[in-house]
Amino acid sequence: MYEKITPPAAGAKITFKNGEPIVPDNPIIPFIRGDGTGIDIWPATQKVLDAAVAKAYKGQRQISWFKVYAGDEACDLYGTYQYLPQDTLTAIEEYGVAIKGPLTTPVGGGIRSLNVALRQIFDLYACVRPCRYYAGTPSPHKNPEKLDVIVYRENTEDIYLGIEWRQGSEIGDRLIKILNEELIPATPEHGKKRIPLDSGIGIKPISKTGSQRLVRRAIKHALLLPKNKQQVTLVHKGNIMKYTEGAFRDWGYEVATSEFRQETVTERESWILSNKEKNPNISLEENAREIDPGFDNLTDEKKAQIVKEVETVLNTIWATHGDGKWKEKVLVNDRIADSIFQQIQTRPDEYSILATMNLNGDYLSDAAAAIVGGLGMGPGANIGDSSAIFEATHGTAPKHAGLDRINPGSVILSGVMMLEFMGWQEAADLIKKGLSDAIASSQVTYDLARLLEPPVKPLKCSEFAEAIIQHFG
Ligand SMILES: NC(=O)C1=CN([C@@H]2O[C@H](COP(=O)(O)OP(=O)(O)OC[C@H]3O[C@@H](n4cnc5c(N)ncnc54)[C@H](OP(=O)(O)O)[C@@H]3O)[C@@H](O)[C@H]2O)C=CC1
Ligand SMILES: O=C(O)CCC(=O)C(=O)O
Ligand SMILES: [Mg+2]
Repeated sequence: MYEKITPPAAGAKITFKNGEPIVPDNPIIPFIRGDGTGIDIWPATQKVLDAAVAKAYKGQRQISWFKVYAGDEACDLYGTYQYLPQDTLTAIEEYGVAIKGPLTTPVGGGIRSLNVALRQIFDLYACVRPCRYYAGTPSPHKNPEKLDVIVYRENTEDIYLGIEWRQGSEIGDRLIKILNEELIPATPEHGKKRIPLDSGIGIKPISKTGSQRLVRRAIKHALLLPKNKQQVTLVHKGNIMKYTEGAFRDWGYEVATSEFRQETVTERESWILSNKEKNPNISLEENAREIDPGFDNLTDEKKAQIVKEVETVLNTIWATHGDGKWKEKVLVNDRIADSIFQQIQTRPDEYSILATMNLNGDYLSDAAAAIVGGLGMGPGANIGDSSAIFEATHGTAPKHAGLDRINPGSVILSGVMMLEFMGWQEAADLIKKGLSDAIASSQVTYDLARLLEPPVKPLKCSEFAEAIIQHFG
């Protein structure tokens, strides 16, 4: 079955039923060490995860690690350009849950991202990246503790599908010609627009299926959060990209108001309902004016549309959501992408789950991680219906590779997410406690040490892992 690797002799498979993992006490878990700083981070992570499981379950439970290869390490073992060997894919498919360090992707040319390939091959459609603050972590922000968000990033499509043509390539030029001479002129709304002839061309597909399964998962997650965090914000640039990002927003609302009608309220619905609660005799038109400040300047047709919207909301959900009942539901709202980057800084405590497409989610998860202490504190999970791969938000940070200095916190916290996904909460809690207490006592790696006032001597990557274990208690 495998060409160059052998699964551990002891251990059993994690299987999936209805999207949920069924976990034996001795699961075999494939891991990819990763390129660059993976060489430092992975051993630190494995040590912490093993120590937590041993302490929490006293030998009743244990992970059987299965080393699999990707990136530079894979080329060393399997040969030139063997960046993602079949052995690795077979192992992840077989064992269902895996964890990985970062893998290098060259800019401009060369191989396409192995990280993205893994997400697409296993249809890991939800990239879940929580950004929360651990007390004592230095941050460039005054109140980093106010940010507690989970970026829910669609993980398989958008421009990450990687369908693009280089400037000057034969097919790229043909495509531009067809677009300029046939398809754009056949679309009146595009008027006289033309694509510059010396363009590279990339395709941005955003599907209804892909958008809705992501939002569905985000809403289900929101339902498990404490009441004050039960909110999903659809993040999009739908004012500009109307039929991709704008459609994502509309499809998201459609999932909320059809599949989760009893559990959700949209922001506009909440305004309509609360206007009526404040003034039970408010007319439909007055209610419409309140929810749309520019109402009086709209065309009659637009005004009629908004009045109709108010009427429909009151007719369909007043009984189930009115009289304040909507306050108990998951609030679904939307924000334009550029605005959310300032909102998480200026109004961090107003947000919870940020559901968005691939590129926005990539940018947003680095930005949110920076607020709570940087990329050393940004964990993540790529989740599908029949497998999951856990990995940090950051990349290979090559200038720090092999120096035993990088912060392993984000891969360790990705391991915590993996333990929680497996239902091994006791081990996950031990690590969160150990990490919190280590940071609170200023035992931190260089990235956090440099921001602390007064400065402290940084721990090495391996020493930070030891400090976490010491603080298990
Ligand atoms: N999922 C994956 O495997 C990903 C892979 N990549 C790939 O990684 C490579 C390098 O990308 P690059 O743009 O440099 O981004 P990186 O995220 O690798 O690093 C950028 C900077 O972020 C900080 N940083 C990153 N990781 C940590 C950490 N664990 N602890 C503390 N600080 C950290 C460092 O800042 P400072 O030096 O200021 O301390 C580092 O120089 C590229 O090939 C890219 O494609 C990128 C993202 C995700
Ligand atoms: O795959 C890569 O090299 C980069 C991916 C990335 O930045 C991410 O997933 O956050
Ligand atoms: Mg990224």
